[in-house]
Amino acid sequence: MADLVPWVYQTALITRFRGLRQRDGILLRGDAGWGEFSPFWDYDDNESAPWLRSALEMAHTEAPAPVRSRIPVNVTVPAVGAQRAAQIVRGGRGCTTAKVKVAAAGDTEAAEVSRLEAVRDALGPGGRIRIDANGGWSPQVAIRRIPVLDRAAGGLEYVEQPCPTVEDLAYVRKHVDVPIAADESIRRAEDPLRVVREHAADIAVLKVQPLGGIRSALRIAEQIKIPVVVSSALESSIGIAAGVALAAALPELPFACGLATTLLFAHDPVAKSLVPTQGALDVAAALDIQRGGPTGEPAAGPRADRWRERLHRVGKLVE
Ligand SMILES: O=C(O)CCC(=O)C1=CC=C[C@@H](O)[C@@H]1C(=O)O
Ligand SMILES: [Mg+2]
Repeated sequence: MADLVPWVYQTALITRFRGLRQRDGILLRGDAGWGEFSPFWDYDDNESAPWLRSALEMAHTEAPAPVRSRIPVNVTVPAVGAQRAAQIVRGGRGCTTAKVKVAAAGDTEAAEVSRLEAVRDALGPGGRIRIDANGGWSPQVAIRRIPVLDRAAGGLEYVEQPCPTVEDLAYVRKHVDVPIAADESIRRAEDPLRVVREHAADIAVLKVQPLGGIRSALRIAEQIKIPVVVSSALESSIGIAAGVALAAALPELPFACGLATTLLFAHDPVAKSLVPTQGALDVAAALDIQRGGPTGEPAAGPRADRWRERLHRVGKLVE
């Protein structure tokens, strides 16, 4: 760890997301470029260890050889009002897929319906819409709500993590026609392959940091035997570059990835932010950003101290 150059960033989010108004993390420079270590603050040190392994892999190892040069991505729509949702989709830089958050604290069925109607309106009939409930529904609510939202959206591509447990996902999957994607049941699980054994998901959402890096995520993708969607953990362009490198190395990539989230950052700590053009991210641009690192001034003060202390503690767990 001593050979790494740590650089703390901190930014406001342009829209509240996952209950957060700001995002922060620590960037680490090694001999192969920069890695990002940014577990959310509700992750304890043990759960943060794979995030650090991922950052160290990026800092020390060249990314695997890409098999594609562009990664189609979705625009991410937080749990906002209908007008704002439409505005976000229209500002989505050519993304023809939208991922819409539902089941947020205080969200109602009526609010979700009007959010989805607005997203369909802004996206047009050819666009794809997926929703993410972050485990916010009981199986009973999910089974009632999903067909309603499917109609409001004019067809859903899939619903991500409707309920918290693998058992509930399997149960809901038997009772609705919309495909089920697993996210938390993979990234926060002891055994990420359990969702497949329990027939609980049609699609696997893979995030590089929580899964311990690109190579570890590639191994899971190979073993999981269902289609994979690479998604962000709400990182700066440096962390997103790792997601792009994973998506670029996967043998199959049938869906748009959830990697357009730098659009939610008020300030991305790099010279040129990794944002979609014509609905896709450029793999070569991502790797340039990962090698180039941050610009401007690193964050200082108590928040930066907390990051350095966290890095030190978690570092002891991954040595
Ligand atoms: O997938 C996307 O479009 C963006 C990433 C995204 O939604 C998430 C990033 C980070 C934390 C999560 O709460 C959230 C998700 O659940 O997928
Ligand atoms: Mg999710």
